[in-house]
Amino acid sequence: MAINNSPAINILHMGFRYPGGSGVIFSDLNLKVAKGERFGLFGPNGAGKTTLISLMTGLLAPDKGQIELFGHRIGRERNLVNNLFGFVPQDFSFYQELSPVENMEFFGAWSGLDKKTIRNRTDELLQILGLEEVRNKQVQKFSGGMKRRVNLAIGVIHEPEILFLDEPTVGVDVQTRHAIINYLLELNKNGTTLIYTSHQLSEAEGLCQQVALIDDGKIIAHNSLNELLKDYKEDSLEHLFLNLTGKDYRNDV
Ligand SMILES: Nc1ncnc2c1ncn2[C@@H]1O[C@H](COP(=O)(O)OP(=O)(O)OP(=O)(O)O)[C@@H](O)[C@H]1O
Repeated sequence: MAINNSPAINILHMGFRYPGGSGVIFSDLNLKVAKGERFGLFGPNGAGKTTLISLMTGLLAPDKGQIELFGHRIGRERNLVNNLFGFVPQDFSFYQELSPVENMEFFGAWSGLDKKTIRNRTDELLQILGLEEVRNKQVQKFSGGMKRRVNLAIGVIHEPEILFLDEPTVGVDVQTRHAIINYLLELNKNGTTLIYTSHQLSEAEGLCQQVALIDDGKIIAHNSLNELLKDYKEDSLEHLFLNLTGKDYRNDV
């Protein structure tokens, strides 16, 4: 069994730079996320959030140190780790010319699910995420909010133990935001660990118990949201964010 009592994520002395990139992104990063947490990673543009999620999901490989999911080392134990996590990326990751059902069939099979499980999960998820009526329509004709919900359905089809979400509600209306956040809270109630990043800080306050702020590749604060607000005498995540990361624009390339 791949699940055990190890942390959902354990990053140890991790270093990374993009090949040919202008500088080091991470030099000695350590981070632990417990199983069942709702963890939010926040920081200004270019701070390294997407890069860190790409490292945690094995899309990028660290230059030094290691990253473990439930005690299994990413890279070394790829086959064990692959089905443990789901990923909802910032950019849409489905086939636009296919319908939601066809996309779910494709990604479900890719995760190793049998046809009956794919059918059941598809029915369940399309119903929960309000896509039942359009289940057989081409996704490319969908609105941005509908596409976000398809992106989420695909990321959870295999019922992952841990779900990575890179700005899952960008550009959606209030109804879709509520549907997505409520669904994520429900998933977490049933045991799924959530790793979430967003610039929607008021939304994040309702979702995340644990918060890390990252700037210039360094974790500058990490604790429960309540403790951080108390420690820094701030009344919102947005004020805490400005307090710790300043008010300057970030234009790094
Ligand atoms: N493929 C790449 N090659 C070289 N450098 C990159 C690449 N992708 C990102 N970077 C650089 O790495 C740094 C971190 O970028 P990253 O996208 O991880 O930040 P982010 O916190 O997710 O930002 P945003 O909030 O804008 O999405 C930036 O300086 C960026 O320019």
